[in-house]
Parts: sequence; C-alpha cells; structure tokens
Amino acid sequence: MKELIVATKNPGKVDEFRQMFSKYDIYVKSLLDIDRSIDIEETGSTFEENAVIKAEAMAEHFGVPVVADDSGLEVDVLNGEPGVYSARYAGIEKDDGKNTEKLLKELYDVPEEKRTARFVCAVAVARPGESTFVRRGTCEGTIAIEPQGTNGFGYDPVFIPEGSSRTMAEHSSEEKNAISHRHHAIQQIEEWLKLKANRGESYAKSFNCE
Ligand SMILES: O=c1[nH]c(=O)c2ncn([C@@H]3O[C@H](COP(=O)(O)OP(=O)(O)OP(=O)(O)O)[C@@H](O)[C@H]3O)c2[nH]1
Ligand SMILES: [Mg+2]
Repeated sequence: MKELIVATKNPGKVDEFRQMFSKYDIYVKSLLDIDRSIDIEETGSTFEENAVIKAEAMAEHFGVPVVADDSGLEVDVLNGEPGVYSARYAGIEKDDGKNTEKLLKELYDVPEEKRTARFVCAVAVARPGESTFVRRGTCEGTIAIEPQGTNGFGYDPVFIPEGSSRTMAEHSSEEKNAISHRHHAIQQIEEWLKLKANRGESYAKSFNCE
C-alpha cells in the first residue's frame, strides 16, 4: 500500500485522514508514527499560513511530499475566536475538555440564535522543489448549551452542524466525514488531483507516494 505523510500529532485528525484516503489505497502516516518529538511552531495568523508552515517544514525535513491540516472553530459572537488558537484556547496543554468548558462559559448567557459558529480547516500539500497548494473547507453550525456525544474530538460535543439536531460527537465517523470542514478541504485537494489525473497521472503519483 502507498503511504502519505500527514504532518500532525492530533490522533483525531489522523483517524479522519486515514478514513478519507483509504479509498485511494493510500495509508496515512503521521508524526505520531514517525517522530513524536517533532514540534512545529504555529506562528501564522491564518489557518492557511499555519497549514503551509507545517507542510513545508516537514516536506523539507523528510524530502517527500507532505500534507498538513490547520483547523479550528470560529464563533461569531466572540469575533471569530478561538480561531487559530482553538487547540490552545484554555492553555498550552491543548486539553479538549478544558477548551470546551471555557467556550461554554464564555457563551453562558448567549441565546441560541446568536450561537452561530463554523469549523474551518486549511489543508496544505507541500512537495520538495514545487509550489505548495492550500485549500480551505468550512462547516457551519451552532454551539450547543451543553456537551453531548462521545464521537470525534475537540469541540465536536458542543458543535451542532447546520441542518442537524445532534452535535458532531453524536454523528458517526462516516456521517462526520461526509459533512466536515476537513472533508470539504480534502475534496478540493482531490479536485486538484483529478485535474492531474486527467492529464494521465494517478492520484498516488501526484503525491509521489507510489
Ligand atoms: O471538534 C472538533 N472537530 C474537528 O474536526 C476539529 N478540527 C479541529 N478542531 C479544533 O481545532 C484545533 C486544531 O488545532 P491545530 O490545527 O493546530 O491542531 P493540533 O494542534 O491539535 O494538531 P497538529 O495538526 O497541529 O499537530 C483542535 O485541537 C481542535 O480543538 C476540531 N474540533
Ligand atoms: Mg497545532
């Protein structure tokens, strides 16, 4: 099976990337498999900048094409916070439970109609010696009054996607992967790969991983 490096140490992202790339017979390897000591500073002010920083640093380090994801939650009534700081919202220890608790506290007196938010995901593909490609996907929704469900990761227990009455953590992984911000970003990467495929190159060859 072909392999593709995704420059992340977030196990929730790894699971979702693995599921989404398995249909191309591509096995996703993450920094959790390769080297947990690697730490890339996210110094960008946008999701796209951070995704590019992570993908390019690792493509240079490993000398092969690398994919990276920078994502987070934008809450309208908080002027887009926690945004690029979503992982570190309640502190550098990146505790999903504490982040969610802090968010619910910030929103405790905000009525349902003003709890609109979106998940944002930027996915970058960096290849040594070639220009980097980055695309954004979003998933609109609202923030629940209290956490519900145990699937997914991060803010999933408090995020209700548009058109649903359940939180993301009450959706199965198949359901989440059909509507998520990550799915929409990867779909655009796939569109780009299809253009390449139409020129006679396979998906895997585009990533140079076969
Ligand atoms: O409920 C959620 N469902 C999702 O689908 C999702 N995607 C992202 N997030 C949140 O946004 C942070 C990303 O920050 P982030 O892109 O810097 O990732 P990270 O630091 O966890 O890992 P890495 O990829 O940088 O190694 C994460 O920690 C999460 O809190 C999500 N929450
Ligand atoms: Mg990070």
